[in-house]
Amino acid sequence: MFGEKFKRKYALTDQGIQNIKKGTFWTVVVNLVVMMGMSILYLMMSDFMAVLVDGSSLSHTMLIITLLVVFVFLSFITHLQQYKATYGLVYNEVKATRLSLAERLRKLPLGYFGKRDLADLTETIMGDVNRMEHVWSHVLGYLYGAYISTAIIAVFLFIYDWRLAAACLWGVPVAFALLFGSRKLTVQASKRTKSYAIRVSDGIQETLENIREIRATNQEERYLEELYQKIDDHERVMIQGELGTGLFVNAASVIMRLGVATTMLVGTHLILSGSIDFMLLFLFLMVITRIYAPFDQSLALIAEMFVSQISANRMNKIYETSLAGGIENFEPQGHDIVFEHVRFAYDQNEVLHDISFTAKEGEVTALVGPSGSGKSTCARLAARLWDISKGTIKVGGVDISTVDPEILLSDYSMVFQDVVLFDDTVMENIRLGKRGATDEEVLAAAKAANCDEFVDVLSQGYNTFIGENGAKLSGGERQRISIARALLKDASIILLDEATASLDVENETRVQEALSRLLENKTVLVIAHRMRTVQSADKIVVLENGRVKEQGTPAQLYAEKGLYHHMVELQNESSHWQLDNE
Ligand SMILES: Nc1ncnc2c1ncn2[C@@H]1O[C@H](COP(=O)(O)OP(=O)(O)OP(=O)(O)O)[C@@H](O)[C@H]1O
Repeated sequence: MFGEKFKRKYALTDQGIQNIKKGTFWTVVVNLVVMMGMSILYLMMSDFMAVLVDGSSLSHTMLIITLLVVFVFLSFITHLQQYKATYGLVYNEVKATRLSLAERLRKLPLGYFGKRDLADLTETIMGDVNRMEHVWSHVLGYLYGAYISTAIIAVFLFIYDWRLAAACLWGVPVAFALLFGSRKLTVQASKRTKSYAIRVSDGIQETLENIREIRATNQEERYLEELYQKIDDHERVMIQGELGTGLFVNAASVIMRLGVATTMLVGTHLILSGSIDFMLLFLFLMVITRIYAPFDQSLALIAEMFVSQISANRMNKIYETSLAGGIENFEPQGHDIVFEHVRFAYDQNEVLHDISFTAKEGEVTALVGPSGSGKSTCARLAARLWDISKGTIKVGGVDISTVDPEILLSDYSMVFQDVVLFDDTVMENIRLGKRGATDEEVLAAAKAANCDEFVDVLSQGYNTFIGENGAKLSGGERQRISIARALLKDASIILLDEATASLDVENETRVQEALSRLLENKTVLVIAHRMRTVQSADKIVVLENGRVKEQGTPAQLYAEKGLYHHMVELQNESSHWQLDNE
């Protein structure tokens, strides 16, 4: 019952399965103990009836009192155990699941994040796990426990009197048949609600992310209108879905309770025909008041169990996406980066075709080419941020697709256009470059990257919080923090993507000095749009439409009068034009 299929179906961990088993066990025990209470009541009633009918004295007083004490004790213990096994343990399961999802996401290749939007992933870690938590704690143990205890009680009832047992229990399978029959509709309604909920989260996220542009272009009203429309749509489909589900759940509950009426009818008939005595009907009526109770709680949430399938599938998708794994003992011979016939596609769209070049250790290799030619993609592939479709990329003779990405990245420093900063102090943002770096090391790197100048005027210097993604800093300041990080890390391979784009001329010169110290004896792959930045490179690889068009030293390429020459000339012209207009 609780095998691999069950585990996958409800996205449980191994520990989670054990918890559900425990919850089911204690639910069965609780339900049987409740039935024990019914039996004591029956015994008491039999005694009273004997007194009333025969005038005899109470014969089981001591036994009843003893049983009542045992019942109260057992009831307390078993309910406590049931609570611990269903609610208590599940909170640990929620924590373990969120952590394992987050850990899995951490190890997934970056390409995965390009395919799924962030609101959707957040919804899985928060919303889907929440929904599963309800199912794990409120439904599974209770429902499976109710199935088993009802089956056990049913056997006894059928042994006592099969006619009354059938009259009492027929509603249970019919109610469940109705619910399971409506499963498809419930799941469809929930899928619809979920997709509308994600549209709302997307809308909110997009509005918040683009608030500056929205205000600058006076589009607030239009954006808000669209957002309100999405919220209204979500509310509408949610109400429709809940109405439909509620209808089936209530109908099932009513059908189950019709068992009380049929038991009375059949029981009265049997008493009148002399087949049974009143006390047997009384026993069945007492049992019936309790037999539906275990289903009640799970029935209200059974729709949630059906739709939990969607959440479980979304969680399983994350678990089942293959990781970018690899060996952990990365021991390259030097740090030459060699691209051999590399092909790469984002989804199905191939953007790099048969790329081959070498970026030598101790040299600066510049990737140049028109916008969209594939420079950034090449740099990212060199660090295995994505896996390539064909060919090989080697670092020091080792195929990087065989190396664990985390281990590989410890040999890289990256300064990309899109600097990622955290809502922490300047000091801690730089320290990210090297775990455990001392304050002195951080300050030295910061100084070399020209951070001192702007940090000195911040209210708390290096201990100033810089806001979400460095919102309180200018583009140039953000880049200098990123350069300081790279300086601190001092890795063997440096990837620079327009590293100095947002710096003013004076700053740029000083950062270039710092960079040239950093770049000494390293393998450097630099992407720069400005020809001036790359003219001092040792080697230039010119890309066009995802292919290598030319490669060689700046002087060689300039002399060849090809694309590189053309780009240098174009930039010279535009800078003359700028100077003329100043
Ligand atoms: N995450 C992505 N998903 C899909 N396509 C992408 C993605 N990133 C880039 N591309 C596409 O891949 C091609 C190469 O892009 P890339 O960013 O590598 O070019 P680039 O030469 O660095 O451009 P630029 O100089 O404008 O930054 C382009 O056609 C671009 O549209």
